[in-house]
Amino acid sequence: MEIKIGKVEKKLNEIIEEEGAVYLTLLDPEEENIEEIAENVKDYADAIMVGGSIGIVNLDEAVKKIKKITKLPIILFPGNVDGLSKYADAVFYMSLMNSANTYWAITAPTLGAITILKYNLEPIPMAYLCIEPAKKTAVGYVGEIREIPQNKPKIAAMYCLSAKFFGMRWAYLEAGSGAEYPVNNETISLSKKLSGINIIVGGGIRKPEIAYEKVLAGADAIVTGNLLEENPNAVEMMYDAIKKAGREKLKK
Ligand SMILES: CC(C)=CCC/C(C)=C/CC/C(C)=C/CC/C(C)=C/COP(=O)(O)OP(=O)(O)O
Ligand SMILES: O=P(O)(O)OC[C@@H](O)CO
Ligand SMILES: [Mg+2]
Repeated sequence: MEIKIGKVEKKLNEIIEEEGAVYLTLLDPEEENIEEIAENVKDYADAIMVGGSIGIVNLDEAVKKIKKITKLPIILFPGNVDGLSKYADAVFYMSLMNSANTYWAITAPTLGAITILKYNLEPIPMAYLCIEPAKKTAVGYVGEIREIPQNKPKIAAMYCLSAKFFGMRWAYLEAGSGAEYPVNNETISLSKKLSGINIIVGGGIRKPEIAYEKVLAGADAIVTGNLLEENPNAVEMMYDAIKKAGREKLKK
């Protein structure tokens, strides 16, 4: 069977090729003012991720609300098998490769596979790697992680290479939502260099200059979540920094 890359992933790849980096904004389906946040990000994000680690209810409603506001692709970012909605466009089909529990590494995605097929969601194959300080965040607790240390960039990079050998086209270096500090530049650049797959970086990115240096280090995508809940106006500055770094990276 031929493996086809779907519409959403193709679009992200085109943006990476033309602009050097994509900006993904994460919306928590539990957020009360989800419409307001969607309204704020719609002119800047390249796609909207929807997901949460704990307590997913009314996911369908949340996705429908966002769909009414924008035509941007909605990519599900499931914290478990209940993180799927037929109203979204795509799903990060993810394995938490550095979980100590096989449930998060393979069972949860396997249990979700048939639903993804039935809902006609585009699966985007992704390694989800939880890096220090993710242990102190919700995903670290729920996902029972064996935390990847930041002072050993080679470990994260090896996971990215492994992901590539497994056929995954994306790896997400996650410091955890609300992380005290983001994934360091060395980890990002070595992961990109060794694997060559698309590298997403998120968790604890609150300043445009930080997003800028992560893109120059090798990130193909930057995710912000909490920032948009705390400071909706930050999205424009984030966008500018990510795209500026993207253009500079393309010139190199
Ligand atoms: C592919 C399918 C169907 C399932 C995969 C399920 C896996 C592997 C989940 C990994 C473990 C996990 C709990 C991931 C959560 C990722 C996520 C949606 C994070 C969003 O951030 P929150 O942790 O909710 O942030 P806040 O604490 O800021 O709300
Ligand atoms: O909320 P923040 O810290 O931006 O993190 C976003 C994302 O990496 C969480 O999965
Ligand atoms: Mg959440």
